[in-house]
Amino acid sequence: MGIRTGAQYIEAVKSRQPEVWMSGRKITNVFEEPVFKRPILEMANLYDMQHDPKYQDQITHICEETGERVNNAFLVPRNYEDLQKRRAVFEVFARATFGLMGRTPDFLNVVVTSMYSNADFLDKYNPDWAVNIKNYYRYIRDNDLFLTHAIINPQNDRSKSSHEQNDMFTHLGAVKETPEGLVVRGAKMLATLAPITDEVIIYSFPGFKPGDERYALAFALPIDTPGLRMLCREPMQDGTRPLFDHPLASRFEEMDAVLVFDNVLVPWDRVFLYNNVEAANLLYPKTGIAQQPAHQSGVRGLIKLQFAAEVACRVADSIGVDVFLNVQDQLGELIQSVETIRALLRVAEHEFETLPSGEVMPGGVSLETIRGLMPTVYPRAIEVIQIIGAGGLLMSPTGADFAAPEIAGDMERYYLGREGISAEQRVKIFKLAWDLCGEAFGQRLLQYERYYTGDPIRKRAIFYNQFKRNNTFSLVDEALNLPDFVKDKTTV
Ligand SMILES: Cc1cc2nc3c(=O)[nH]c(=O)nc-3n(C[C@H](O)[C@H](O)[C@H](O)COP(=O)(O)OP(=O)(O)OC[C@H]3O[C@@H](n4cnc5c(N)ncnc54)[C@H](O)[C@@H]3O)c2cc1C
Ligand SMILES: O=C(O)Cc1ccc(O)c(O)c1
Repeated sequence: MGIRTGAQYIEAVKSRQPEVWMSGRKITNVFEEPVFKRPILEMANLYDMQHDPKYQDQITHICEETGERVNNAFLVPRNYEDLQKRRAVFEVFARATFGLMGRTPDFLNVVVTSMYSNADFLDKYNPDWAVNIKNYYRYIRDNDLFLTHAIINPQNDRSKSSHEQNDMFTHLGAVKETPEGLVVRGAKMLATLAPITDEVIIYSFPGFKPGDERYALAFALPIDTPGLRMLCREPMQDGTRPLFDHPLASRFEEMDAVLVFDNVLVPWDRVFLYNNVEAANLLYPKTGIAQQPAHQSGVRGLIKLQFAAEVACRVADSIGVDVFLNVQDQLGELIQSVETIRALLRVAEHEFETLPSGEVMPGGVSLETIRGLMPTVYPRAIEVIQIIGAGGLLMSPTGADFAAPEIAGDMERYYLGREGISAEQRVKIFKLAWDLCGEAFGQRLLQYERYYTGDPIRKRAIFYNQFKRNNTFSLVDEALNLPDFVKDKTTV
């Protein structure tokens, strides 16, 4: 089949009945649920962009294996030009969502592509696992599927490993093997967008200890598999608030859900790793599933940061405060942060790494530097919006106020911006700003930037330790080996 349309994606959502719980209710119709409807339409728009002549050649290609047109997220990059083809889809999808939706389909499609192209790693442990991931890659590529993933255990007692928790099946683990497959039970903490996806893939960050064998798992399942329950977090909007008042929060909320597996059968051909602590701990470093999707995260993060910086600039301009030195300093700082991330991405793409198989990956040091900086620079951009917007952020009227004839004059007079900025223009800019910096929606966006790829503190520590292994800090040696000044002088 190849690339899907938005209508085909919506049809797939409508055809299923996954078990989704939200606010104490079992959701019977995911598509018609107001909280999900607009995000589903945003996703459908991305699928339609693949068919739009304006984007098609940039974000899709003809698959060599099938002759069908598929998304560039499924391309195994072999050179700089391929990395640019992948970047194009990350950028087009991120621009369409202002970088506010982190887990658009391209993200996990890149993860699975990377597992597929590095399947030799799995083959060494169990040839079936390699065959399974290769078939799964072809299945999601050729049907253009949308995946969610869950890699983290529930936050019960982080001081203990999985097998040391009070209940053996709080953390997702294998219960038993059957001729048909593996039965699994327990939970994974967080799967973004899960209710509106087609499939879920499970794998884990490294950190398994001996004794954790039953938890060392990787597999994928349709999202409506019997026994799989999704427990949504409290929604941040009710799906009915006017787009005028919440232009971002009402469109781009990504629901997050805990996934509960209640004795779920995973067919053997969907098992990619099982009962092997060593393989589970090496999965990330050996299959590129951190580095390849970090390209997507970097591009998306850049667009999101750029958007926040632009909102800050437009807020300042709309009320004439960008004539002040302190405001210029803050806005200049944000623009420099955007430029830093933009430059790092370019370096990552130009200084790509080549694997023995010929696959290339954007440079890991630059990508990890982006990862390390975003949890500081994105919250700072949000803080600057709060500081510059000040009290005005709290004082926006609603679209309904503009429509009420008795107070229309007040609207035009008291909400006016600097010369040339109408009341409606000013209020609309402030509403973008409030969704980003005040709404619960905006707080989630901030928390996402901190934690979407694990704990930034431990990530930076891993980065340092890897850097130390690959670098000798030789400049210091050169300095230490300079001729001694005093001795030198006495010899002269
Ligand atoms: C909005 C959002 C969306 C997300 N989407 C997804 C998704 O779709 N799929 C997915 O799988 N995950 C997703 N994540 C989850 C993300 O992977 C985790 O939140 C992240 O790995 C951090 O883990 P945690 O939240 O359990 O924090 P914890 O690991 O519990 O950390 C809590 C605190 O304790 C400290 N800490 C904990 N353990 C240690 C330790 N061993 N050493 C030192 N300090 C420690 C940390 O520094 C941190 O400050 C998402 C997260 C967010 C916020
Ligand atoms: O964007 C990144 O930094 C890489 C990343 C994040 C989360 C994941 O689950 C994953 O496999 C890879």
